[in-house]
Parts: sequence; C-alpha cells; structure tokens
Amino acid sequence: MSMEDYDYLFKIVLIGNAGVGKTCLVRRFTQGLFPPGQGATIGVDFMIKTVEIKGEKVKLQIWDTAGQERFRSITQSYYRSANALILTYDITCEDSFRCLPEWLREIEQYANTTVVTILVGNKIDLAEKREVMRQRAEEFANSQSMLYLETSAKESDNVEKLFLDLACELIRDAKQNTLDNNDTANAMPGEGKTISYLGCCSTN
Ligand SMILES: Nc1nc2c(ncn2[C@@H]2O[C@H](COP(=O)(O)OP(=O)(O)OP(=O)(O)O)[C@@H](O)[C@H]2O)c(=O)[nH]1
Repeated sequence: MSMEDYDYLFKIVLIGNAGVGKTCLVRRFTQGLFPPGQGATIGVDFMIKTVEIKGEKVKLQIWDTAGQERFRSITQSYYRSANALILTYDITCEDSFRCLPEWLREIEQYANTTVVTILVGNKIDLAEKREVMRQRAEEFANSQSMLYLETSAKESDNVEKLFLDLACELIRDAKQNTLDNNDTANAMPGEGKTISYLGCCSTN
C-alpha cells in the first residue's frame, strides 16, 4: 500500500431536482441516519467515506449538490472532475422524472465523457404514492446507457448497494485504465469509517 491510507479515491457527485432526497441518501450512507426536517442544500456539501472492497480501501468523496435552480451555476463546476454521477429523482414525483433530460444535458455539457452515471429512483418506501413505474424508469435509464437502482433513504433500502456498486464499477474502470484519477489526488482528508463489503460485482 502507498503512503496514503487508500488504494482508490473516487469522486461521486449527486445531482437531481430539489427535494428528491440527495442529502438524505448521503447522510444514510455516510452516517447511517435519516435526518428529520432536512433543509434544502445551499450550494454543495461534501462528505467522505472509506469502504473496503475485496481487501482494497476505496475512499469515496461524495459531493451533494443543491437541486434548486438558483444554485445551478455553482453545482455545474463540480461535474468536471466527477468519476461518477448519481442522478436522482423521486418515484412519487412525476415532475422530478420529467426533468431528467434537462439533467442529462447538463451532464453532457459539463461532465467528463468517462463519467459513470447511475439513475436512482428514491423514496420507494412511499409505494402507495408512486407516480413513476419502475419499468418506465428502467427503460429510460437503458436508453441513456445509465445504470438504474431504486432506493429508500428513509428505510435504508439499497443505499449501501448504490454506493458500493458504483465503487465496484469505478474500480473495474480504473483497472482497465479508462480513468484518470489525477484530478482527485489532492482531496482533503475527512471523516469516515471503513466498512467491509465483499458481495459486489466481480472486480478481478
Ligand atoms: N419517505 C421518504 N422521504 C424521503 C426520502 N429521502 C428523502 N426524503 C424526504 O424528502 C425531503 C427532501 O430530502 P433532501 O435529502 O433534503 O432532498 P435533496 O434532494 O437533498 O434536496 P435539495 O438539497 O433541495 O436539492 C425531506 O423531507 C426528506 O425527509 C425517502 O427515502 N423516503
């Protein structure tokens, strides 16, 4: 192992409409909690969590952006160095799904072409209020070459899977030398605990 306390460092940026649950997903993953009365994100928030995948330490730098339109120019500047984007919508809010093409245009304009993008339908605990059918979202994700996952930050459904699957995907890419990690090499140290995860996709 190098002088650093990790084998890989990846930058993951969450984007999507205001109120879809981006901050709650990050809090659930990094702190294991669902904060009551979560206020709107102002600009961008930053958290770190280190996970262990097949004996390798993977440091995830997670940037939680504000969904509100007025912060768009700030958040756009975070796309460029992202290794992965989590494009989030709310399965109980048709509007947040209809806005996805707009977000894809932002990605095309500001993100690196090698970025891994996953579409996430959050709030599946509110099944009775669902407005966007899973199949429709899956088809849309497929058509745009995105991965797809449904989550509940509230019930903790698929939240760990979301970040760990992404980490696996990024390791696979890195091993194929399609990633340039130089941009993220100077990351600030931050809080985080190490968890062990061996059940993900094969990375070897
Ligand atoms: N039932 C349910 N509510 C959720 C879930 N995730 C988030 N919420 C609620 O949705 C609201 C918005 O959550 P946030 O995490 O602040 O949303 P955001 O996407 O970060 O919003 P911005 O910061 O404005 O972009 C809050 O009232 C949360 O409690 C979930 O999985 N289930």
